[in-house]
This record gives sequence, C-alpha cells and structure tokens, in this order.
Amino acid sequence: MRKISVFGATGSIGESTFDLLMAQGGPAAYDVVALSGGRNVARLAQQARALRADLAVTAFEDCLPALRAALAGSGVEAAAGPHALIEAAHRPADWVMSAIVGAAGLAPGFAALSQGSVLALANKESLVTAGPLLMAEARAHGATILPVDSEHSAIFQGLVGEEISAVERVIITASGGAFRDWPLERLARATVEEASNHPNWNMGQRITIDSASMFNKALEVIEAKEFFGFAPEAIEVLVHPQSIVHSLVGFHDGGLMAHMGVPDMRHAIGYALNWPERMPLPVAKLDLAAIGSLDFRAPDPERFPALRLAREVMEIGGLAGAVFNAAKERALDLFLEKRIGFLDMARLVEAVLSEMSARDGLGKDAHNLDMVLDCDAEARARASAICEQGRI
Ligand SMILES: NC(=O)C1=CN([C@@H]2O[C@H](COP(=O)(O)OP(=O)(O)OC[C@H]3O[C@@H](n4cnc5c(N)ncnc54)[C@H](OP(=O)(O)O)[C@@H]3O)[C@@H](O)[C@H]2O)C=CC1
Ligand SMILES: CC(=O)[C@@H](O)[C@H](O)COP(=O)(O)O
Ligand SMILES: [Mn+2]
Repeated sequence: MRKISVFGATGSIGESTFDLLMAQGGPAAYDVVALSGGRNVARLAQQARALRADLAVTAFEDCLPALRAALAGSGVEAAAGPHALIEAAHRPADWVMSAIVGAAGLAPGFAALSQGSVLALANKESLVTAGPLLMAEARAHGATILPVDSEHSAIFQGLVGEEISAVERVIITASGGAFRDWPLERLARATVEEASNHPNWNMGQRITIDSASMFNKALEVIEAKEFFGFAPEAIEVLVHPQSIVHSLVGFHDGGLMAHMGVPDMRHAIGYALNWPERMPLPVAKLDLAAIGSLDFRAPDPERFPALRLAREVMEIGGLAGAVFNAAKERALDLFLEKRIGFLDMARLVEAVLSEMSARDGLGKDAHNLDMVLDCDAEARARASAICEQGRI
C-alpha cells in the first residue's frame, strides 16, 4: 500500500487532497503516515481518524492538548511544533503533499525529500525562497518533485514527451484577481474583505489576497524559473479572467500547447497523486460551448508592480527570492492587521528589497537552509521596521 503524508492537511489544498484520498479508497487504499495542520485541530483529528493516520501534528505547541483530546481513543499519535513537523516529514513515505502556507512549508518539504519520496509541491514559497537548494536536495536523494500549483502542473503536463530544447516560452495565465477591473485610484482603499474574494478559485485567504495584488503571479514566475529552469525572459504572464486556460507552453515551431479545465485544484492535485498515470477525477467537465468565449489581455504594469519586482528578484538571483517572499509575507500580515493599505504592500516589499540588495552576497546562492531562514528573518524584521518608522 502506498505510504502518504499530507502537510497542511486542514487548508484549502489539504482538504482537496483529503477529498481525493477518500474518493480513491481512503484508509483501505493508502497507508497514511502523517497529517499536519495548524490551529484547526478539530478538523485535523477528524481527518486523521477518517484516514487512520499513524500521526497527526499541529504546527503550534499550544494546540497540542486540544489535539490530544480530539484524538483520544483513536490510536493516532499526536505531536506539535516545528520540530515535530520535520520529524514527521522524515518518516518514510512514498508520496508527500507540501501544502503548508508560506515559508513555514520549506523545512518540512525539504526534510521529506531526504527519504527519496515524491513531493507534490503546492507550497510555491519553497521554490521562491530556496529553489536551487530544494532541487539539489531532490537530485541528491533521487526524489521527485511534482508541481501542484495549477499553472506549473499545466506546463508540466504540456511538456510530457517534448524536448525541453524545443520550448521557446511559457505563458502563465493570471485571473487578475479581485480588483482586475477596479479603477486604479480605488485600489488604495481596498479592504481585506474585498481582497479576500477571488473571482474564480476557492483558496486560502493569503493566496487569495496575493492574487489580488498579483504577488501570487510574481511568485509563480520565479517558481517556473526555479522548477523548470526557464530563462526569465522566456516566462510571460497573460491576464485571462476566466481561469480556464491554466497556462501554455510555446514551442520554437510556433505551436502553443494550452492546458484547459474548470478552476478546481483537484485536477492538479489528482494528477500529482496518480502520476505517472491519469485516473478519473471528481472534477466537472469543461463545457466550452456554454462558456462561449475566452478573454486575454496583457497585465497592466501600473496596477501590478509585483510583476516588475519579480523580474528584479530574478535579475539579482541568490537570496533575493527569500527576501522577496519574506517581505511579501510580512507586508501581507500588516495588511491583514489593517496597519497598511493594499498598495503599500508592494511599496514595502520594494523598500526591503532595495535596502537588502545593498547587502554583500545577496545575489549568491545559499549553501544551506539556515542561510535562507536567516535572510527570511532579516527581511521580515526590516519590513516591520520600515512600517514602524512610517517609511512607506
Ligand atoms: N489554495 C489553492 O488553491 C492553492 C494554493 N497553493 C499554495 O498551497 C499552499 C497552501 O495554500 P492554501 O491551502 O490555500 O492555504 P490555507 O491557508 O488554506 O492552508 C494552510 C495550511 O497550513 C497550515 N498552517 C498555517 N500556518 C502554519 C504554520 N506556521 N506552520 C505549519 N502549518 C501552518 C494551516 O493549518 P490551520 O488551517 O489548521 O491553521 C493549513 O493546514 C500555499 O503555499 C499556496 O500558495 C498553490 C496553488 C493553489
Ligand atoms: C489555483 C492556483 O494555482 C492559484 O495560484 C491561482 O493561480 C490563483 O489565481 P490568480 O491567477 O488570480 O493568481
Ligand atoms: Mn497558481
């Protein structure tokens, strides 16, 4: 029986993964090694009972008593804290889902690679902050990373059977997020509630707001560079409000391969779960006649400065991705706390990048995870300081 672990099981990607595991036979078909969650320990315990997991881990030590209580009599082991997450990720598994949100997902995903499993990677922050380290760790242990982000899964599927040398460009589609049609002057007053309402995808709050600011797309451009090794100039972004075309691969003979489907992450997760086979999935069929037409437009650089920042980050290279992601995460915390406005997020990230790019060696590759985590911590501290000092 295939051994499976899911990190971030209680989130949006985690719930879709749980749904697929249950639909594909549940505990009779999978030997579930570990499930992890954060504060939602009641749901984590329900999932662990349903899948008869060996271990359930909450990321937060203060949640351990509640998790233990919720698991009483189930026979599921309970653990808590960042070290317990890493210990769980070291337990042998054939397939591991990395769906913790943010840079907190990096260390568990990295640990999972050490036992040569398949890592289904939803946590794009891992590649943005430590792409070269993560890819090298996979190679060193004979592990396989499969992209789960819908655009990267689409590109991955478009490349099956193709020579990478025949690829001229990739086109990453972007819905344009909650504010794609808002007048620019209104964006400064956009609220957390308004930004938390994605037009097409049902996702966690943080990625939903990142979609509205296009920081999500900025991360995805860097993710594509790190995962596939494409040159930055070969990676394009195209606004496609319907989110039906999930991305395209352009070949040097002029052909474009588009991956299409309804906006439902169970497709990309299911593809990674069943890879290299394709299995039927509980995903609605696309009715193109009912949709009628699809729209595309170039992203507006004024509305979406995050895309320009992503290009600067790729130009700098090395630890710039870690700085970019950490500053973005801190800026998002501050927006969620209503301490800065929607447009201030990009200003703050730019200010941190500009301060830290003067630092020696930012463009050099990290030698280990600690270097990445130190840089991440410094970028968060600088973002907080810039905000406290009113410098944005
Ligand atoms: N949602 C989507 O459709 C897509 C998501 N992704 C990526 O997948 C990842 C997960 O996104 P999504 O599912 O939307 O996020 P959610 O916020 O819905 O879920 C996040 C998960 O991580 C847990 N968690 C929160 N904080 C921590 C922490 N500090 N340490 C460990 N675990 C923590 C949460 O626990 P709890 O809820 O119990 O507190 C939950 O299980 C992100 O990297 C995102 O960019 C990529 C493409 C699409
Ligand atoms: C489903 C998925 O992969 C998300 O990353 C999605 O792409 C977000 O939508 P945006 O295109 O609005 O960023
Ligand atoms: Mn995506």
